[in-house]
Amino acid sequence: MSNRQDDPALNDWFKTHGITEVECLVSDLTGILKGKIMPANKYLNGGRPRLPDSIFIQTVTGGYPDDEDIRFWNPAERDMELVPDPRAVYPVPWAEDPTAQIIHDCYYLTGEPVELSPRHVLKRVLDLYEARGWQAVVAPEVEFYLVKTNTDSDYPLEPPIGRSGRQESSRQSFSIDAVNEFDPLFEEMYDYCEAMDLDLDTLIHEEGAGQMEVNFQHGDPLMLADQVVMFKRTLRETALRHGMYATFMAKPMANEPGSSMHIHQSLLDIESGRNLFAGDDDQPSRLFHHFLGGLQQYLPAAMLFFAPNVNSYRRLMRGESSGSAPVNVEWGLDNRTVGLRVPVSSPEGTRVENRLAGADANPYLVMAASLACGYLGMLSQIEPRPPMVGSAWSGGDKLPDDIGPALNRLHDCKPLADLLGERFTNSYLAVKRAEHKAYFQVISSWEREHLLLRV
Ligand SMILES: NC(=O)CC[C@H](N)C(=O)O
Repeated sequence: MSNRQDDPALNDWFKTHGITEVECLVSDLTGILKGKIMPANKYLNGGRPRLPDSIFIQTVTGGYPDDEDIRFWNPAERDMELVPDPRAVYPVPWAEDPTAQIIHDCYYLTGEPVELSPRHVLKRVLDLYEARGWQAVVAPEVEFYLVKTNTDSDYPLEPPIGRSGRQESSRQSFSIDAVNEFDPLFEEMYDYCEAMDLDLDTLIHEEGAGQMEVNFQHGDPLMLADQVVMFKRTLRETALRHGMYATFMAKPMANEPGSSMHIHQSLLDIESGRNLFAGDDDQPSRLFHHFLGGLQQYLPAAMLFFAPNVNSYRRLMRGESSGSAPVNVEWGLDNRTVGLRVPVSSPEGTRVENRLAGADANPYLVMAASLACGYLGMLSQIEPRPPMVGSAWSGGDKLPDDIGPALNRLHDCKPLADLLGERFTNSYLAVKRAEHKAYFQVISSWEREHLLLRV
């Protein structure tokens, strides 16, 4: 465990930025940031923030799973200590008092890491790569919607009003002027991201009304998962300051496409820095094919990490408003109708884009699960099916199309549970089962409309 008092760099950074307060952050299983605020001087003088480990098994509704196993192993909450990662220290650019936001790892007071922490799960997978001399590289792309503020959950969301005073009424795919409608918001977003050193690459208007996408520069998965959670927080805050909501729901509006979190993945040899997915003769390597084979075999079982909410599966339904959301795990060269797109690139740029995840997913778990599936493929030398040419919408190996089947698939996949951690996987399943149950207990207006007086 690192000792903050021995970290002169952190002390210096606090001094340079005149930090007076610290937000100590941890992502829970659902991707929600939990944490504590502390005075900076107390933090630097050995004040070690603590939280109970039960924060990890909270559902998005704030409740806990009614699950015997979880009650059994967690009869009382265990305290854990939050240890900062010096690579995940950011200023809070919108705070009035100079404030730091720091992502932490969690350790029990006895010293062992808390295996329920999604950041720990990703580190666990990355360690397996490192042990083989491999460094995984990722580049996330995150879509989101700007919408009018809305405090009535029974009322559908509406596209936002831009600088011109007009509401985005139809899809403005790729229109620069439509992005400019929100210039003041995006300028502030870029300023904040720059202050935080978030490596944003491009911003583009996506297919939906008020839907945008940002791309991140490629790099280390742990750092990029940190950046995605920080970005989501930053954008939500920026939008609020401009009188709008930014939402990362997978399918916020029935008649508009959903929002994804695509992850480009490649593999470096740690020693030489060479891309191991590039083979001889300008062809992708055997290892690349085995990585693809692993994704094809295991992604359906890992779907609960890519589509973690009931709402996530609405994004993946075929139809008018589905945009280019994938419905299978076929692969193809520059083919956007498959779950696994291999972009056209130079040999050094050989990579696969996993297009399954929604923007609502937890980036630590998306990266951990995707890399775990590829790892299993490389270990067992799994051959992928032949690539798809042309539209794959109606064919291919189907993915779970609802949260119930996704829960069952993960529950039945021992190799993934072994890789990600058994206690973690069981807790994740329990949390997601509890959310599914809570959702199922709500009687919707659709049911009242169509069933009340008819059946
Ligand atoms: N840029 C795209 O390919 C669109 C992706 C689509 N919005 C999805 O949800 O998957």
